Parts: sequence; structure tokens; C-alpha cells
Amino acid sequence: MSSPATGSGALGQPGTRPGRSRLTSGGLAVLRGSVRISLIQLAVHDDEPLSERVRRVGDLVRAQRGADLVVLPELWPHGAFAYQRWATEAETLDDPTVHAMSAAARDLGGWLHTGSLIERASDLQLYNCSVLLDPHGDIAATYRKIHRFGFTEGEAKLISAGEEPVTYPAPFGTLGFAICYDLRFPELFRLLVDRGAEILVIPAGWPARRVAHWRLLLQARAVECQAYVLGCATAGEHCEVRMSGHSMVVDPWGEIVAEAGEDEEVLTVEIDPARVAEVRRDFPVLRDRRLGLPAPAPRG
Ligand SMILES: O=C(O)CCC(=O)C(=O)O
Repeated sequence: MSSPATGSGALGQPGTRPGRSRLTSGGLAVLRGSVRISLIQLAVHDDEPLSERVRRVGDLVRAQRGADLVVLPELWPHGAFAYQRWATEAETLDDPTVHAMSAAARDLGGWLHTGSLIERASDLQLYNCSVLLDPHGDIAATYRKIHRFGFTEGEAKLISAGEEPVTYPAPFGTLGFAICYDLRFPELFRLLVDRGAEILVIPAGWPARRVAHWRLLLQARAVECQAYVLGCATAGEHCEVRMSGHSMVVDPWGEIVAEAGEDEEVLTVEIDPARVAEVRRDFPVLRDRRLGLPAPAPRG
């Protein structure tokens, strides 16, 4: 499912489209104008081994040649609910999954947001970690999920929480990072906006039974932040949990630019990051924030 303003699977060289200029800064292109983004809504099933899925995803990334930015979903290597696989499959950022994605980013010649994987950090703690790769395949930024899902189970029990909100000034706009359950915490997104975020990238492994929340919250974050929102979810079923699908690109006015269905699908859209400044200028609600209000009295 995609709006008439979008194309799907189109090929082409970055910088060759009308209405887009290309400058150079530190060896990397600075893009202005229309930016092509592909969200790969992967189906994650129990019967696909990690190494096969990594190979398959590398090929899917390469097939998006012409995209400036490709985005993958949360925990696609292991499964967002495959808790029993996490400790054995956890990797450092110098292990095969990130290496394979670096090679794919180089072949793509574009930016790759790897969704997330279970990272084994140097202190042996596990994190749900996103990695942004530049078109040379080098790590440009990482983000460790701050809000762990599961209350007393799952992530809350098995992994450590990230502590640092992350933004990254990509050539086509400043990216703000979040992962899945983070979407429910608007205060994180305010921090990202205050740090310059214009395009919020939110990989997810969201259960189908709460798909209404996913769709609503993606639009809410876009409206309140006056930013593009790229929500890239998984499809399929693993560990008896049906995944939501419905990856979405929402513009800074809150309109859905494109939305995937329930199955594996690549959603390709052209966005214009200059829209963020336009919306913020023409309807300047962010300026009316009241940051100095007194803290509420303690309850009780
Ligand atoms: O918040 C939700 O409903 C889903 C969150 C989730 O599945 C996750 O963060 O992995």
C-alpha cells in the first residue's frame, strides 16, 4: 500500500534525480531536495537460521540501490520475542552481522540503518542496539534502546537499558533514534527534537494485537515533533507472536506518506526534508512550549 506520491523499488544513482543537489563534506555527499528512503519490512519466522537471514537481508539491502537511506526493523536477526536465542546469538559490533551489513551498505552506496540486534558489549552486558552505517560501510552512530519492553519479563529481565538519546546529522537531515517500545515515551522524542532531530527512525518488532497503537503513536510523534517519522516493523510470526507489519512513513504534518500491509514488503518513498523547517516555521507550536513550569508536588 503506498500513496501516489511514492514509488516502490525504483532504481537509479543517488544525486541524479531532478530537484536534488549534491555537495561534498568530509568525503560524504550532502544531499538537498528529494531523498529516497526504503523501509524493508522483513518477515521473521522461527525456522530461518541467523546466518541465512543475514545473507537474505544483505541481498535485499543491495537490491535497493538508488536509495539514500535503507531502514531495517528491530531485532530482525534473532526475533523480537525469541528471548531464548538472545544470549547465544548476541554479537559485538565487530562480528558477522554488522560486517555483513557494512558490506551491503558499501554495495548499496547509501546509508543503512540496521534496525537493531542484540549487542554483547565489552562489559558483557546485552543491549538492544541500532547501528547506522554510512555509504562506505563505516559505523556512523549507535543507539541502545532506552525503554526496555516486558515489565518484569523479556527485555526488562534479559538486557540492559541504554542511557543516551542519540541524534546524527546525516547529509539529508538530522536523524533521531528510537526503538519500538520507546515510541510510547514522548519525553524521549522531545529530547531528540531539542538535539536537532528532523527525521525520527523507529525500527520495531511490534505485536499485531496492538497495531492500532503503533499507527496512532507514529502519527502522534510526527505531529508533536513536526518531524518525519520512519517506522519500520517486522512481519510474519515467531515464538507464536504475530507481528504487526504496517511500516509507515509519516510527514511532519502527520500525514501518512506510505504504509505497508501485513506481509514482507519494501516501502520506498521520496521525502523532502526541507518540509520540516517549513512546517515548523508556518505552524510554530514548538516555540510555545512552557519549559519552566513548576514540578508537581509529590503525591501522597
Ligand atoms: O509497546 C508495545 O506495544 C510493543 C513494544 C515491543 O514489542 C518492543 O519494544 O519490543
